[in-house]
Amino acid sequence: MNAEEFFNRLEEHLQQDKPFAAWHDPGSGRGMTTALLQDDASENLVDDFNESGFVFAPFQNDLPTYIIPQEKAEFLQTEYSGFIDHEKALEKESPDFPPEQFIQKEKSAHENLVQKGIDEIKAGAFKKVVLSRKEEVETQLGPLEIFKDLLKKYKEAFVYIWFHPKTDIWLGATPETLLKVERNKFKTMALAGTQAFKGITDVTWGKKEIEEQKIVTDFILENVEKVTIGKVDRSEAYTTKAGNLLHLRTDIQGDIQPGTSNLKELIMTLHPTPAVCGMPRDIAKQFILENENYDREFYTGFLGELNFKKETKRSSNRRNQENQAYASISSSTSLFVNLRCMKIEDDEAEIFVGGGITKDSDPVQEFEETQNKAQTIKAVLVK
Ligand SMILES: C=C(O[C@@H]1C=C(C(=O)O)C=C[C@H]1O)C(=O)O
Repeated sequence: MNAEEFFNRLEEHLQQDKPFAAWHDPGSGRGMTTALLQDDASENLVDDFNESGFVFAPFQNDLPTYIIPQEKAEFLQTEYSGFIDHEKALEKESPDFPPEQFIQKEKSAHENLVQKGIDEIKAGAFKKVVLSRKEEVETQLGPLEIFKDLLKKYKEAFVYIWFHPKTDIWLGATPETLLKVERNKFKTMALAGTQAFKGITDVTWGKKEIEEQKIVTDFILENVEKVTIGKVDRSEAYTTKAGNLLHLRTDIQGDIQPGTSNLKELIMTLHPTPAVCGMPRDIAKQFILENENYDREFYTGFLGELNFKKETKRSSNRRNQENQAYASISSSTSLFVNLRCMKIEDDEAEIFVGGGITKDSDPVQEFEETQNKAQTIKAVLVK
């Protein structure tokens, strides 16, 4: 399908108030932008993670996870190739907002929150907590225009738009995989620690960032054991680029025990990781819910393809079946953490940003980190 037709179909669906998701996964190797357009406006929720479709889960895993079921939706794909050079795009459009007095208010509120987190860590309540805030930005752009811009600018990220009448419109460009499962192989990553990208990726990391990322790696390694078989492999921690930022990342992979109930267990084991919540998980989560002073909703939740069925066609090279094509159906799961994201209501975008706090955090630097993260998203909101 050509790109114009594809985006027109999404626009039409949005006008009709019907749920849809569209996404581009750079790791899929398909180079395509995919969409699922639900046939009606019904609400479908995930029950046992046996379902197939595109899921959208909140930060709090006791709240409902939405799904656009594959069997109730139309599947569209386009080869959208409007990619342009990322750095140039960011240079060209560096919007200077919001106004100074707004920043001051946000700044002191966030710094106070971070200081409270540090005090609790020093008092021994927990080791790490991820604290976040929400910023409101006006935009004249339509959601699909924003989606196209995200696709152009963030070719290394999982870029998506999600709409459901119950959740409103969400968009994002996330660098973080929660979980990929194909047959009995799983892959995940520990992503944490942030610094601004200044032209080179060969950078050094401070003690605070090394420690905060190691907390995530250790948590994943200790907990996935319950649902995996054999040895779990891990890479060394390395620097990875995400838009105008650099992060520390460790890749983790292994084999999952056969049986679908293990998929649910693995997802629930991982979500939320200390990359977006904290360590120990429950105490950190409680602190977040009591102190952040706003509702994260789907920010730091997860989203993506669940048991997604794909048809792969292969030509047979057997002589007697020369002109036949074999079609086989495979199913895989590819979930991402909902970061660098926004929620759109009319002409207002709410941007969600946070960072990991440890005993060595500095509130002023932590606020700057959230500003840098917000910039990734703001860059597409104004023309
Ligand atoms: C919480 C966010 O990002 C997470 C926190 C990071 C950090 O604290 O350095 C880095 C990557 C993500 O795991 C966010 O982008 O809002």
